[in-house]
Amino acid sequence: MLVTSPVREASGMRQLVGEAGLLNWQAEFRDPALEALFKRSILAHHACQLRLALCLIAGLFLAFAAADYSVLGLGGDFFILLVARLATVAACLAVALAVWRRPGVAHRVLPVNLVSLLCLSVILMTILLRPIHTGIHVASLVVASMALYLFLPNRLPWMLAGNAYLLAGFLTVSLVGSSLPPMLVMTSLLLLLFVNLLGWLTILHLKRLKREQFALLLEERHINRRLKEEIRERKELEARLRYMACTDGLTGVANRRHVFELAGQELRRARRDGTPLSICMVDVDLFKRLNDLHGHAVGDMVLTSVAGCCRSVLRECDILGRYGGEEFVIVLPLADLATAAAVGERLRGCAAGSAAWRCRCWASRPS
Ligand SMILES: Nc1nc2c(ncn2[C@@H]2O[C@H](COP(=O)(O)OP(=O)(O)OP(=O)(O)O)[C@@H](O)[C@H]2O)c(=O)[nH]1
Repeated sequence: MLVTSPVREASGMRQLVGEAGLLNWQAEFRDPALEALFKRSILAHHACQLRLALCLIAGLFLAFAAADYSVLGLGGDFFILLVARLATVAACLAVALAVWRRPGVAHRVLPVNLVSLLCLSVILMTILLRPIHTGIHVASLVVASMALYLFLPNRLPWMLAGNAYLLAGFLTVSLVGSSLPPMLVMTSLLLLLFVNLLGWLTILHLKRLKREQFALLLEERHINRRLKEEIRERKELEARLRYMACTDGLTGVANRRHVFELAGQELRRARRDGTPLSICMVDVDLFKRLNDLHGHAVGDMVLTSVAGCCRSVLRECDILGRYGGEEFVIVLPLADLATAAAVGERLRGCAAGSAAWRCRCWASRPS
């Protein structure tokens, strides 16, 4: 039998994940069923995280309306931006509410992507309408980029698409809509590319760690289940062995060794308590002839039947065992000689009745 230690198996799993054998380029499990299981296991946490993020983003978008006002005053551009901001806030809160009611929405592609697209578009719109605050715009793009990586960790292709949209939008808005110096645009783009690289690597690392942990957890659960199964099987085997070691295979009563053990205990108890104890020997007469005449199979049947008779006339606390061959021993705690004689008589009657019944069955058999 091959014995593997749980620790070795767990470290084997860790190694497997470490070699990226289980993970694809998105640091997700190659096995779709395993990936789906992992996503189900983190759904509640992910939904909570997304809800918080959406509320935070809604608050930030609303707060930055004050900055719009301070730069643009109460002009047309301000109102255009305000409407865009309010629409974004409403979308964020609507999706947060939907996620709160049904956490499964957090893993749906459309709602979260639509909100992301709206947020990114409003940021780009702000750059277009307030072109003078380049530093703030670049900072807000960096924050938006990181937010995409952090809050949408399980949709890497969409995250990349969102960031590509942000970079392309920034480039277009900077070159077409505003008069930013090309050097500044280039530097900002480089910065954003670096932020993307950083975000990408960080998220890959995080995803990998989480899945590694999950794989180990699964492996540990599997090993625990197997250990429990093994313990149960061993206990069953032990019980079977104990039964076999104490029981006579033919009649099911205690075997000679076990009946001596039990009788010894009862004898000591009777001596200690000063109570009577009787021991009866049961011997089937002419058993050898019965065997010779009818065969051992019939002899076995008779022995089983005698054991059944003994059981039927004894109390729960009495001890019955097979002494050997066609001899049985009965230990009767708290029984004096008269009681033992009565039990013996009952047993003889039962055995005679049973034998007569069997003979009748035998005689009425079709030949
Ligand atoms: N069928 C069967 N026979 C057994 C078993 N164990 C022992 N025997 C047989 O039981 C017989 C016992 O013979 P004896 O000790 O002479 O017993 P008996 O023929 O009843 O003689 P008495 O006790 O003097 O009347 C032997 O023939 C054994 O082979 C068993 O498990 N099954």
